[in-house]
Formats: sequence, C-alpha cells, structure tokens
Amino acid sequence: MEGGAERRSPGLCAAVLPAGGCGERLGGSTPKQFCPVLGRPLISHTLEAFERVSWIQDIIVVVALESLDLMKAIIQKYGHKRITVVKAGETRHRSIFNGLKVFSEECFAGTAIQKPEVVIIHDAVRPFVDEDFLLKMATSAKLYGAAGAIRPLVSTVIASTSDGYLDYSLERAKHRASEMPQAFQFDVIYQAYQQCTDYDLDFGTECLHLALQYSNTKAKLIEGPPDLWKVTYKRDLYAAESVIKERISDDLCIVTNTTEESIQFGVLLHEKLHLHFNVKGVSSNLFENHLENIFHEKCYSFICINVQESEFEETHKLIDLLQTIYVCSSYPLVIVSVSYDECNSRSNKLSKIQTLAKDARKSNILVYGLLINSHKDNKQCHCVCEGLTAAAATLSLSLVIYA
Ligand SMILES: Nc1ccn([C@@H]2O[C@H](COP(=O)(O)OP(=O)(O)OP(=O)(O)O)[C@@H](O)[C@H]2O)c(=O)n1
Ligand SMILES: O=P(O)(O)OC[C@@H](O)[C@@H](O)[C@@H](O)CO
Repeated sequence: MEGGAERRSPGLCAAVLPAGGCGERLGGSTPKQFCPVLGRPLISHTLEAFERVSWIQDIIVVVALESLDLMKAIIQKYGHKRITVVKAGETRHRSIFNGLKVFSEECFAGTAIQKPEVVIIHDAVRPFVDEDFLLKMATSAKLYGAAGAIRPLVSTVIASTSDGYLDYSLERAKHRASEMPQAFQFDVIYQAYQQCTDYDLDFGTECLHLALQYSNTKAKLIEGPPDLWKVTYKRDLYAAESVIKERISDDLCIVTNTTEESIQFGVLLHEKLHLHFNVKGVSSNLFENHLENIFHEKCYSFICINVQESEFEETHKLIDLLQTIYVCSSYPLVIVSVSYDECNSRSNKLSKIQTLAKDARKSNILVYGLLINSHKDNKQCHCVCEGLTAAAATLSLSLVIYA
C-alpha cells in the first residue's frame, strides 16, 4: 500500500458495485457491464480501478442470476481479487440492498467478510474512478454519515405538465447532477434500505435520498472529476475506449539498471521526455519491488535501453517481468528496445531484435528496435530522444527507459 493512502485510510471500508442491469438503453444482447472496452469487459476496468485502492477490504459485485457464471469467469480470467459476487434484484436499489446484506449481522457472522465502517456504492458501469476521489468520499462519509459525487448540469432540468407542456424549469446554477461514487457510514445506508418502502426500492434512483429520508442524514456533496460519467448508451462505450487510450498513451516510466552511466542517462532522458509524457519515475533495477508499484500504476509503453555489451538481455528481462505482471492485458504493451549501433554487429542486432519481437508478440507485447550511435557523449541522449519522439509519434505510445 502506498504510504500516503495507508496514513489516510478511512478505516474499515468496502465497496458495493451494482451490476445487475440489462443495459436496455445501450441495446444489444449483452448487458453493458459485460461489453468489451478495448477487448476487456467494462466491469473488469471498474474492478481494476477499485483493486488499486488497497484500503478497500471487500468489493461486492451484484450481478443477475444469469450472469453469475460469466462474472466468475471474468474474475478468474483477469485475476481480480477481494471480490464477492452477490445476486442482483429486479431494480438497482434492490441490487444495492442485496449487496449491503452481505455485511449484515446474520450474513457476515462466520465469514471472512467484516462489516465495514464505511461503504462505497458505485455503479459498475462507471469505470473511471480514482483513489484520491474515493478517499475523499469515504473520509467525508465517515465524518458526515453520507457523501455524494456531483457534477455540473450540462442541460437545464425542466418539468412537463401531464399533457406535455413546460410546467417549470430549474435554475441550472443551483442544481447539480448526482453521480457515483457515493459513500455512507454503513449503518446509515443499511438502516435506510431496511426502512424504505417498496415504491422506493422499485422506482427510486437516489441512495442519498434514502439516507436523508430514512436515516435523517444529509449527504455532503463533493464535486467530482469529469470522468465519473455512467456508460448508458452505445456512444459511451466508444468514449470509454478513447479515455482509456488517452490515459495509457501519456504514461511513461523510466527505469535504468544500477550502472552510474545508465542511471545518469535515464535521468537525462527523464528531463528531455517529461515535457512530452507523464513520466512515472526512474527506478534503478528491474527487480526492485517499486517497479511493480510503478507498473501497478499501469504503464503500457516502454523504451528499453540495453547496455552496450549485452545481447538485449535487458529487453528480455523487461519482457519477462511484463509477462508476469500483465497477465491478461487487453491493450498491447509496447517496448522500443534501444541499443548501441556498432557497424560490425548491426545485422546481428537487428535479427536478434526481430526474433525477440516475434516471441513477445504472442503475449500482446509489441517490440521495436532503435539503434543509436555508440559514441559516449551527451549526444547519445539527444539521439535517443530524437529516435523516441519519432517512434512515439508513429506508435503514439509512451515509453519506459531501462538502460
Ligand atoms: N436491477 C438492476 C438494475 C441496474 N443495476 C446496475 O445499476 C447501475 C446503473 O444502472 P443503469 O445505468 O440504469 O443500468 P441498466 O439498468 O443496465 O441500464 P438500462 O436502464 O439502460 O437498462 C448499472 O451498473 C446496472 O448494472 C443493478 O445492479 N440492478
Ligand atoms: O437511473 P439509472 O439506474 O440509469 O442510473 C443510476 C443513476 O441514477 C445513479 O447512478 C446516479 O444518478 C446517482 O444516484
């Protein structure tokens, strides 16, 4: 767990992700939470976002009976952890209630699932949620009893008369769109669900309203980032793919090995490239565990600078490491393998990199070779940058340096 998050953890926290809908507005036979986004089910992206938050002990996913096996298969294929699957109800509120019941006295006694102090409720079809905002919501819920994410309205809200004419319109500046995640002290929201009416359960859409109405708890409203939107229509799936592509193509993690020359080269390159990429960090060895943390931050494009005398050993190591960490990456990982261009061994190097690339392709890792002239002055860095910028431009991908 990152030190910062551990210090700021809001105490025992769990998440309930309603995923029991049929996605009628999106159309098609597959419920939208199981539709692929960049080759991976939408719900898997959301689960991955929650799994990156180490202070959330349990993630309860609520799915329809007919999707239970599919959900379990997704959990297994993508190696999701801390997940409990629960059967959905006929409506979203009933599904959420089913998810909360897992923690109730009669349920959790004797199971590994502990009743949380704070529970986060988040639609499984909202894949873009980050740890900082979740922490803000959970901390506010712990303090105020309930917290809700809001976003400015894009369109004005109006009410119509029964015969279809304008009745009144709401002043847009005074109103907000209620989004997810929402967070609650567990007892506040559980009691609300226990006491609400069937009408609430069958026709309601707002958990914050239940907390106010039945637990007399006014939620703290917190404006969230723009990406909290819910996948509802087909276009939202395309938008989700674009957001993910944009996010992974900016990230760059610079890694060098322990030689002074390569660390210095990596730092130099960091200075050159950080204007073009969101550089994640410079590590000094592929095998120190902080690399896992950096990769855990999901970096997907890499440059591997091999020291002069090696036979692309560094690229081999990087590929091996990526294959273990990214068990089922549905978007390609890219490595630009940089090595020194010595005339007497150029053809040998090119054939070696081609073989490497061919093997790596089977694990959805794309490997490209970049030869730079070998004289050891700071032009080296300039050459690499020029080559990388050219490579990145064509590959529109970011890179990590491993020298
Ligand atoms: N009986 C239901 C209905 C909805 N949901 C979940 O609640 C979230 C938000 O609901 P919504 O966007 O309305 O999903 P659907 O009901 O699937 O969409 P539609 O209304 O278009 O059918 C989704 O993750 C959905 O799977 C649920 O868990 N149980
Ligand atoms: O109404 P739907 O079931 O489509 O989606 C649920 C949304 O209403 C809900 O997620 C937010 O408005 C916050 O309550």
